[in-house]
Amino acid sequence: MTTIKLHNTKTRKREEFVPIDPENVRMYVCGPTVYDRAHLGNARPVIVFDVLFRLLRHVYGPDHVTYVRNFTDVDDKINKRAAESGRSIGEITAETTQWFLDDMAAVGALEPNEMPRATAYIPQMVAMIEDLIANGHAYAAEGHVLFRVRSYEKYGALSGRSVDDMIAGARVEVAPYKEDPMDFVLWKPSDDTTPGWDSPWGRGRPGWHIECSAMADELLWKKPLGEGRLSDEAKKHPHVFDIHGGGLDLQFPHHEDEIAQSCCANGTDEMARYWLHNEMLQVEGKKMSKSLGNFFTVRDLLDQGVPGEVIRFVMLSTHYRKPMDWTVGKAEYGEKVLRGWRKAVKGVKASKPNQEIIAAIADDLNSTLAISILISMFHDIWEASREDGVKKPSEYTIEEFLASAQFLGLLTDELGDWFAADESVNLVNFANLLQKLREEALQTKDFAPVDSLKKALVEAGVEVRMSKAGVDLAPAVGFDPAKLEAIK
Ligand SMILES: Nc1ncnc2c1ncn2[C@@H]1O[C@H](COP(=O)(O)OP(=O)(O)OP(=O)(O)O)[C@@H](O)[C@H]1O
Ligand SMILES: [Zn+2]
Repeated sequence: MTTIKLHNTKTRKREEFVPIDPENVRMYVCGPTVYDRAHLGNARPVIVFDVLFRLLRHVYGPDHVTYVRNFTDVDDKINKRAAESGRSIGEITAETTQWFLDDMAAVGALEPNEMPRATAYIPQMVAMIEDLIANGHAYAAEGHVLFRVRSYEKYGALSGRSVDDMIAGARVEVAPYKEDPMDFVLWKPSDDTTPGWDSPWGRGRPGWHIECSAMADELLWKKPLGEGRLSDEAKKHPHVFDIHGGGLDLQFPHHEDEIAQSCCANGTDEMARYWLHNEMLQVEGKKMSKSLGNFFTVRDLLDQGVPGEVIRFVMLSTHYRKPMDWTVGKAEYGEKVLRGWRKAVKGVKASKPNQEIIAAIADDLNSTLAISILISMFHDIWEASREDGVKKPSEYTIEEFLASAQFLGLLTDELGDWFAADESVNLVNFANLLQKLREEALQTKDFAPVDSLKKALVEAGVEVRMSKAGVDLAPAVGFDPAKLEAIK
C-alpha cells in the first residue's frame, strides 16, 4: 500500500499518515461563508483538499473515505449583505451556495460526501454548548454564551503559541459580559431583524466556530457509529477523526477554538489526528480576501475565457504550503501545455496512473513535482513518436500519461469543453478566405481587407502565419471561438 506522508501543523512535522480506521478514513475541511461569489483564493483549499481526497480514495478505496465540507449559512456578514441588498437571507445563501458548487465543479473539484449547512445543525450546536456549560468550560451572560478560554490549558497548542501571545497579536473584543477578553462567543442573542432560534439562553444564533465542532462530530463520529460502520479500533477513540483542513488564515482563532470546544465537550485530548493548512493565494504580497477588496472571482476568470482546467493547472503548479500569486503568464503557459496534451490524448483510453505521480502526491501533496513529472512524461512520449528517424523508445505510454493527469483531476471529460469548442471551429475556411484576400490585394494593392481579417483573427486568439507557401492558422493562448463567430 502507498505510504502517505503529510505535514501536520499540530506537530510541525511531516508524518506518516495512519488512519484510525482504514475502512473509514474521515476528513473535515472548513468551507465558505455564503454571501458572495468565491474569489480565486477560496478555490485554493478546495483544489488542494480535492487532490488529497482523490489520493485517499485511490489508496483506501472510494467507498472508504468520508469527506465533509460545510457551508456557513448563518453569519453577520450574510445578515449585512441581506440588509444592504433588500433580499432575504435564504435567497442570498441559496444562490451563493449554488454559485460555489458550479464554480468549484468548473475547476474540477469532486463534491465531498457531505456538505452540511450550519442552519440544519442548530440542535447539535445547542447540545454541545449545554455540555460545555455543564462541565465548566462555558458560561451564559446577558443572552450570550462564552467559552472560558483559560479553562482549557492546551489552548494555543495547534499554533504553538501561548494564550497571552495570541491575545497580543489578535483583535479581541472586550465586552462587559465577558469574564476575560479572550473568551469567544458560542451563542449570541438575536433581535427581530436577525435570524434566531429558541435556546435555553433565549432566542439567538450560534457564533462561527461551534458549527464545525458540532457538524464534524455529527457526520464523522455519530453518523458512521450509528450506521455500524466504525471498527472496534475506531470505537476506542470516540469523537476523534483523521484529518482536519483549511486555509492557514483559519489556524488561529478558528481552529484553536474548534479544538477547545470539541475536546472540552467530548472529554477527548484531540479533535483530529492531522491538521493541514494551505498557504494563501496572494495579490502583491497580501492575502486575497473579500475584506481587503483585492480580489477577483473564479467566475470573473471563467467569463474572461480562462478555462477552469487552466486555473486548476496553475494552482497545482505551486505546492500547497507555499504562498502563490496568480499571473497572466502562468495562465498562458498552462493553457498552452493543456492544449498540447488534449490534442495528443484525443480518443485515448486511460490505463493506470504512473506510480511516480502517486508517490509525489503521497509525499505531502507535492503537486508541483507531479506536474513536472507529467510534463517530462509527455515530452518523452512525444520524442518517441517523432518521425524523423531519431526515435528513442519511451518508458511511458500515452494511456498511462492520461490516467496520471486524470489522477490530478486534469484532462477529464468534465473539464474538456473549452478544448472541444476550440476543435469544433474549422480554421480552414478562414485560412482560405485570408489567402483569397491576399491574392486579390496583390492585384489591387489594397491590403486593408487582409489586415482587417488578420487583426480580427489575432484578437480571437488565432496565431496567423503567412508565408509564400500559404496561410497557416492555429489556436493560440486565449483562443476564443465565440469571437470567430462574430467575424463570420
Ligand atoms: N487568499 C486565500 N488563499 C487561500 N485560501 C484562502 C484565501 N482566502 C480565503 N481562503 C480560504 O477560503 C475559505 C473560505 O474563506 P472565507 O469565506 O473566510 O474568505 P475570505 O476572503 O477570507 O473572507 P473575509 O475576507 O471576508 O474573511 C477558508 O478555508 C479560507 O482559509
Ligand atoms: Zn471550521
